[in-house]
Amino acid sequence: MSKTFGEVIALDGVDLDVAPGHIHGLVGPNGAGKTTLLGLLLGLVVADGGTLEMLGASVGRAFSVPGGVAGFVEGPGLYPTLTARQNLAALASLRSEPTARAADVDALLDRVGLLEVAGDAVRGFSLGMRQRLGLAAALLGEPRLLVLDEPANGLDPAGKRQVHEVLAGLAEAGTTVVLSSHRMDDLTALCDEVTLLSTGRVVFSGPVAKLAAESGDLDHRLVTSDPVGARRVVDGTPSLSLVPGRRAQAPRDEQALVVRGPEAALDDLVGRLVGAGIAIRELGPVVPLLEAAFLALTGTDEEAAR
Ligand SMILES: Nc1ncnc2c1ncn2[C@@H]1O[C@H](COP(=O)(O)OP(=O)(O)OP(=O)(O)O)[C@@H](O)[C@H]1O
Repeated sequence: MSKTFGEVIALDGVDLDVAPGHIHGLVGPNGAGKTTLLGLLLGLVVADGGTLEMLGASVGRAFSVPGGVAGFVEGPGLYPTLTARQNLAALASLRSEPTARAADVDALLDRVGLLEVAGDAVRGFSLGMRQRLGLAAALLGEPRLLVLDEPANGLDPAGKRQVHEVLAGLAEAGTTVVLSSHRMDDLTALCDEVTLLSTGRVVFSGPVAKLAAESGDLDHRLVTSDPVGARRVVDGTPSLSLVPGRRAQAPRDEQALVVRGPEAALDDLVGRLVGAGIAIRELGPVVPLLEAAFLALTGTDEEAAR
């Protein structure tokens, strides 16, 4: 699918294939096209080119989607002066949803952890509470495809776990979920597959584990009892190099070296350091594996290194 806004190519021949009952994550730098793609799935954006099939139905060039699709982009649309409970009841009746009964509304609020504040006006809600209410609103019609833009945005760890549980439960029951996130750890915890977008193009699509395997040689932070000696040992280890000028993760840590090379060379290095009587205090990736893959594939690696 393709979509341009004037001169800006938001989506450039993007191919997205999501299996029923799967949780699929969209990830990419700011402006990569994630929201535009989610907007297409929700019928808020119309593609310029390509074809879109959802829940077995073909979607034409119109602001519409098949029944059974729900979600939100750029934060849920809520009525600030109404309570959480009134918001869900109002949305249910507007959409003529079958689950408009008060008991169903309260069950949904309970599911997303908002039952205690069901009688409070949404105007006083935090970002995380709004996100959770948005999720509850999307679940009113028991969707078969749920489309969520940054659903974990603004959530505290407990709220995040709750949302993760709700989404995992939905997927287990057969609902397909497509969501965007900037957080690789969230995607790892939640998604079966991810699509990595960069300036409107797919640079990776597949299981999260496969993404990690694409990261190639990783920069590792090395802290030892003898930085000068360790530097010599690194220089003498085949396939390994010191990364000059690259800052290690912890600031003010002058003793840390950053080394780059394949896993086998790092294993070799450990043996050599021990053989030279140098104690290894720390050896680990400068950035987590998935984040490194993200940075490498989206071309933001050098930027992150500065
Ligand atoms: N309605 C619009 N009018 C003009 N340009 C737009 C519009 N919507 C999106 N764009 C442009 O399309 C590109 C993709 O934007 P999009 O919001 O889809 O990215 P994103 O990956 O969701 O970014 P973010 O992570 O910042 O939310 C950007 O260059 C953006 O400026």
